[in-house]
Amino acid sequence: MVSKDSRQTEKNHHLIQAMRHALEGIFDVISQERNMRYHIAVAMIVVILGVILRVDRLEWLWLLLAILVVFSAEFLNTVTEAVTDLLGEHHYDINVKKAKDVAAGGVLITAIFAVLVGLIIFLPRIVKLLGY
Ligand SMILES: Nc1ncnc2c1ncn2[C@@H]1O[C@H](COP(=O)(O)OP(=O)(O)OP(=O)(O)O)[C@@H](O)[C@H]1O
Repeated sequence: MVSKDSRQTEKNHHLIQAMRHALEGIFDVISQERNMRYHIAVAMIVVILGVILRVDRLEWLWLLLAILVVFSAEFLNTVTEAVTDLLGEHHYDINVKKAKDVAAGGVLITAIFAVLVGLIIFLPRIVKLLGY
């Protein structure tokens, strides 16, 4: 998404402008990062499962937290890629490798956390539903 003031380099002048840029950032991550679209698809499946399997209020908080940390890590990963590509998109740089690998590691850790939360909440219900 390219706004009228997409070449702005000074600070935002008002809240609406700041919000618009924040929304542009969200739209960019969703439209340009395939992994973000996977995360959104999984989050939607989790929410549908949560409704079908009637998870309770506390479990919803854990599920929403898990979704939020994965999304946040993917946003930071995207920031890291954009900034490091400024330094060395077309040539090998050990610091670019480190930054990208660490950011990707952060996404992996949060994804593992989310899978564990999902298993802890959904597995007992699914096992019960299957009659074991
Ligand atoms: N300029 C570079 N210098 C050194 N290593 C790089 C560089 N660019 C990429 N790499 C290495 O290649 C890996 C993949 O880079 P890439 O930019 O595709 O990140 P990615 O996390 O796979 O991207 P995406 O999240 O979009 O799938 C990085 O984790 C890093 O190890």
